[in-house]
Amino acid sequence: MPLDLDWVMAVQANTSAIERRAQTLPGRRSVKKDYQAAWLCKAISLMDLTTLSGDDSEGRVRRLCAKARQPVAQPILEALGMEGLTTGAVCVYHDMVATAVDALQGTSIPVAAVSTGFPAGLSPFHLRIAEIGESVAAGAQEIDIVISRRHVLTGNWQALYDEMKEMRAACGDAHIKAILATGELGTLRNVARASLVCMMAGADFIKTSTGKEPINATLPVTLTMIRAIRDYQDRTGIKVGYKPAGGISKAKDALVYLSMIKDELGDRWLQPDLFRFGASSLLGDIERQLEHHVTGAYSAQWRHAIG
Ligand SMILES: O=C[C@H](O)COP(=O)(O)O
Repeated sequence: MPLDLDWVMAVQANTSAIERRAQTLPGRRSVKKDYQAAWLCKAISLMDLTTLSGDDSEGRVRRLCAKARQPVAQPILEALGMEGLTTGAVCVYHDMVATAVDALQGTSIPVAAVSTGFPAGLSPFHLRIAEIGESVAAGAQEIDIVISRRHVLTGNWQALYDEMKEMRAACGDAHIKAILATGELGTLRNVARASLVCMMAGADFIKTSTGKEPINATLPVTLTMIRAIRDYQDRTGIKVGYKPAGGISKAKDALVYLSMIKDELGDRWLQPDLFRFGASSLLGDIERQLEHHVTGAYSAQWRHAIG
């Protein structure tokens, strides 16, 4: 849709109310204990399993893809009735896309590539656009772009819209996630406005962070962005996805995020085409929790069986 500056400028964010609400969330009994294992398996299916390090190698990416294909030990999956569970995607730098595509052959797990000069997004614009095309040509089905934060900080919404629109076009059929780097945007009002402008310009997802900022995914930012997504859908009928990324490493945190999504956006957003976790270490903690859940259940049966 065209840039609607009146709508953008009318957007406010009640920071204190958002922060008060966010403080109540971790303490809520988000998910009944009995269902936690099911929700943790849901979290795995919604995860962009990520490695974004300067020392990434083909071997590391192949090991990551093996985990994406088999995120939890087979006996645990069988005990949970979750055979065939995989992650939502694998997320890597451009140079690792071909390796990931090869390692995921025979699965439906897409490869996401961070792009456009990730994480700073300050390389020459024509090269940022070219990088998108290179990653799509290498087999990436999802492109995680970074926006120019200065356009938000200076209120240059037309420039942000134009850049996002051109990146959207360069993706072709690939899905585009707009990384706002919210930790560098100053205020929640800027986060809300940048979210809206990127959605107007065609973003399929809006994503909190690169994971490289000092502050990455937070609950107040999440509330701000998912409410922008809800408002956008209410006014346009268009559903945009949400990806919190950076610093989400504990299973209990994933459950809080999922309950927020359920409360604020509804079950439709609990699907991989509308929600993803961007995470490199979250899977490890979820796997430990699931192993404990299954082992604990067995030991209860064993105790019962032997009287
Ligand atoms: O989605 C991309 C992020 O870099 C993942 O951040 P993390 O390593 O803190 O999980």
